[in-house]
Amino acid sequence: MLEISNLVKRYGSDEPVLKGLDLVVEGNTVVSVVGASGAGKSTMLRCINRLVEPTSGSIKLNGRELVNLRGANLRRARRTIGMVFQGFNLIDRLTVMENVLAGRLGYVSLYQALTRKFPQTDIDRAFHLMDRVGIAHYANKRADELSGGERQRVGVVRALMQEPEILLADEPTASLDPKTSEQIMVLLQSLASELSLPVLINIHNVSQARTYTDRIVGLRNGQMIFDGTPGEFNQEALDAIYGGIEAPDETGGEEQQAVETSDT
Ligand SMILES: Nc1ncnc2c1ncn2[C@@H]1O[C@H](COP(=O)(O)OP(=O)(O)OP(=O)(O)O)[C@@H](O)[C@H]1O
Repeated sequence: MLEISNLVKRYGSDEPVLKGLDLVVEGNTVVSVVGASGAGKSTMLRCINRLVEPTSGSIKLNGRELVNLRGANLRRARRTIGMVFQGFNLIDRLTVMENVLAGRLGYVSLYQALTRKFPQTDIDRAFHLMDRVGIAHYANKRADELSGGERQRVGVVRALMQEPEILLADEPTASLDPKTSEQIMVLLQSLASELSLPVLINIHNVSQARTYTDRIVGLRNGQMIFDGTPGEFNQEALDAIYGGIEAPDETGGEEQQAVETSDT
């Protein structure tokens, strides 16, 4: 279970970007986080895995406080948090298998990592997961020979190799075509349920959030102004989250479509 309470993030002396967020995510729920550009979605996700240092507040994962962890304790905590990125963050010149095994770097010794002597159990797990997401036959291909959707599957498997207690995805479908995006959303949804994993997804595509996630959290100016099911995510919620804000070009159409269909 993820428990965020009164999370505040201020960059320098600017106005806080997150203004006292509270959020609890339990079990295998898939939660989407929506909001206009600059609302604080990435900052929230990055506070959870401590890529961004929270200014104050508490973030607990399965009862363990993540804020203020340092050194080895922080590294141990980080490996329980899987992260999937918009740009995949793969190492292009390495094979799919090598990229996937990078998910085990927090668990093996430096010697094992440098000599690429991963335990057989890691390799078995890698094949099992690659098979599950349909990329096992690409194990020895270079990462840069794959399509965007295949690359994102590698990113998902790498995150799962960590045996995470939660999966965070920052715009995981924003670089993909609509059909591939939907396949990745379906994949995240089914993995959450198969692995009993809570998944938190930052997403601009409101219609995908409504279709593929169990719960939608809406941020505006660093405050949570909506928290409900896709069925509850109506015109009023959309107006509250996006009203008076120009939608980004690449998603405006989708958001408009969601506005138009929200009451149907
Ligand atoms: N490292 C940083 N230093 C200073 N300000 C930052 C930094 N990172 C983000 N911000 C500011 O924090 C605010 C929230 O940014 P954030 O990236 O969290 O929003 P977002 O909702 O994820 O936006 P987007 O959908 O465009 O990714 C923005 O005003 C941004 O300029």
